[in-house]
Amino acid sequence: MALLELHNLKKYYATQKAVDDISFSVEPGTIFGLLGPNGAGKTTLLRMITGILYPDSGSILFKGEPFDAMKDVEQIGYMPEERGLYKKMKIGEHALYLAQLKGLEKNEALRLIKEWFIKLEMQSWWNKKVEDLSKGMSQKLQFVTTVLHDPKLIILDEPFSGLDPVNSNIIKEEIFKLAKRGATIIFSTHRMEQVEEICDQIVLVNKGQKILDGSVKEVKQQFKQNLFKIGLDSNTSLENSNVFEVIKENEDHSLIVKIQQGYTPNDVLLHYINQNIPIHSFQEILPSLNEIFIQLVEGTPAARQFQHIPA
Ligand SMILES: Nc1ncnc2c1ncn2[C@@H]1O[C@H](COP(=O)(O)OP(=O)(O)OP(=O)(O)O)[C@@H](O)[C@H]1O
Repeated sequence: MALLELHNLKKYYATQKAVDDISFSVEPGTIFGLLGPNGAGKTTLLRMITGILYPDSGSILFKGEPFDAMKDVEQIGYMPEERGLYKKMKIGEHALYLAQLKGLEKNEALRLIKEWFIKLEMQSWWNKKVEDLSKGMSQKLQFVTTVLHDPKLIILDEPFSGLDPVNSNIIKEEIFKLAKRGATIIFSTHRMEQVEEICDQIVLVNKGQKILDGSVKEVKQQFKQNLFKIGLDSNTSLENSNVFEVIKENEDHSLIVKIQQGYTPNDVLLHYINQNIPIHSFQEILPSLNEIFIQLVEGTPAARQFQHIPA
């Protein structure tokens, strides 16, 4: 049974269709990526899933039952993109305050906070004030306060924003560990490359509508273009054949080829083997989520936001 099901959710702000008839479900134990450009409707969706906003129409089921914010909220940890911390409070006190709001008893909360502070190398911050934290430090504090009560569903809105590569990796590892221990994680971002590394399942939204969903693997397979990278000797002459078209010749003498309709990778290999040309490597090139997204919304402002030249 899905942990979370969204059925035909709609949310308008005046005439702005922020979420326009979106449905999807999230299976337990998955790391689920909610993707889309700025203004796509991700935060509005998350606010409905966490009970901060009511949908104008549609329904949300949590563990198969209609979602009840008052009852279910203890099983949810939500890290919003914006900072939701009290600036004048000390870090340790703040973490304790939020943990108790989530229903943890004081001694248990203190024990867990200490454990997490050690794990994330935050022990020395206990008596610092929130206002003295950098953006990345407060992001770490928000992460700890989100996961401390061991929620079943963890919702992270742009969790890596403001974090340097070392801290991003620390948080990423913790996300993997939480999922391994059985938590379900919804991870919202406009940074597609992060999702490829982290998520099992994705939903892509644009202008309030779902434009794609599935596992990262399925989605990439669906959009693949029969491109392969072949590593050859430096003195191999370049040629097309009826089996493939050479799309690009790289400086390292590898080729990017597109296999023609009706042929298979084995036909490409046979082409070289029959001519006694050594092959050093042979690898399928799958599109990145960024490229898939651009393909889907080509020509729109959202596509331009993601346009880049693949390496
Ligand atoms: N309180 C509001 N009043 C009016 N319009 C809003 C409000 N909040 C969001 N919107 C609009 O709804 C749409 C969806 O916004 P939302 O914040 O959900 O997008 P998002 O995908 O989270 O974007 P980002 O990646 O920039 O955070 C946008 O067009 C936004 O301008």
